[in-house]
Amino acid sequence: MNSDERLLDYREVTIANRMTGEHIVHGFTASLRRGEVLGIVGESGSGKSITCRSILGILPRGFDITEGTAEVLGQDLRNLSAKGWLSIRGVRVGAVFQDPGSYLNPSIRVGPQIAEPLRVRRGLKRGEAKERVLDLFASVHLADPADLYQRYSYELSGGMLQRILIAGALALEPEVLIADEATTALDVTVQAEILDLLEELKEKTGVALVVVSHDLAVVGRLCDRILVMRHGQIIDQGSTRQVLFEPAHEYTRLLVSEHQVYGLDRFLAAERSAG
Ligand SMILES: Nc1ncnc2c1ncn2[C@@H]1O[C@H](COP(=O)(O)OP(=O)(O)OP(=O)(O)O)[C@@H](O)[C@H]1O
Repeated sequence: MNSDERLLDYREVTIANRMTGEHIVHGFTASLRRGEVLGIVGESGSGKSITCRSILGILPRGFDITEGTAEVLGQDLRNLSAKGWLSIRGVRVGAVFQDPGSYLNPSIRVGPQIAEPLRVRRGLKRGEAKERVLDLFASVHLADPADLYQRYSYELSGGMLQRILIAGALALEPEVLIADEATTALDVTVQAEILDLLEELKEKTGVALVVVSHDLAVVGRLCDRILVMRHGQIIDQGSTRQVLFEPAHEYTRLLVSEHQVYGLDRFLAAERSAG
């Protein structure tokens, strides 16, 4: 694959609730190239998560892409078979969400849960999968991977759980990682650590990121480009610098000024002094 190739390519996409006829997302045009970090920001209900869910083929019941073209890794999502989705979701496109604890089964130790896809999808033997998980835990800077492997999710902090889920999302070496409000439930220090981790993993593995947040400071910290969504549409977009420091749209200016009240600068000191 060449570096110019679009990993995601959405053109004029409408996502509708077929039961009500409501257009949840409309006219959505965006792409993601190898190594890129794309931010999607907007208030609650603006359509960020539904857009991400369409990329993963996990739209709510009755929701569908009804207009436009939507391609992921060269595959047309509107005509993708169940088998096609199995080769993309969780394999070539990974994801982490808010509330990491809810994605792990509390009655099974965390290590084997992360090892399972390596056994099922990659055919690794139990011992090999465990070794790989211990390496993955180390790569997301979890101390004492062997001890952690045996723990249950309820014994661990939110930050540790999110590191574990990031390790799990990267286990099959996806080309794209979607982080949908992945730091929202964490306190600000842990948020910053997870953002640093995502940046480091991007540099190390080359994974392209889609970072979704209602928080401009989070997307500003990580992203090359930002899309601003409102009422299901992209209303503003540009480089991170443009969107944060020279916002074109009145609504973006409002978002920036609101965020300044509670600390747009908290992850951005370096960015601003560099400018
Ligand atoms: N499971 C669902 N069933 C019905 N409607 C839904 C469902 N999920 C989302 N919606 C609708 O889609 C719209 C967009 O929701 P979406 O979750 O994409 O917003 P968002 O920008 O990610 O906001 P938030 O940050 O609150 O998740 C919502 O206003 C809601 O009306």
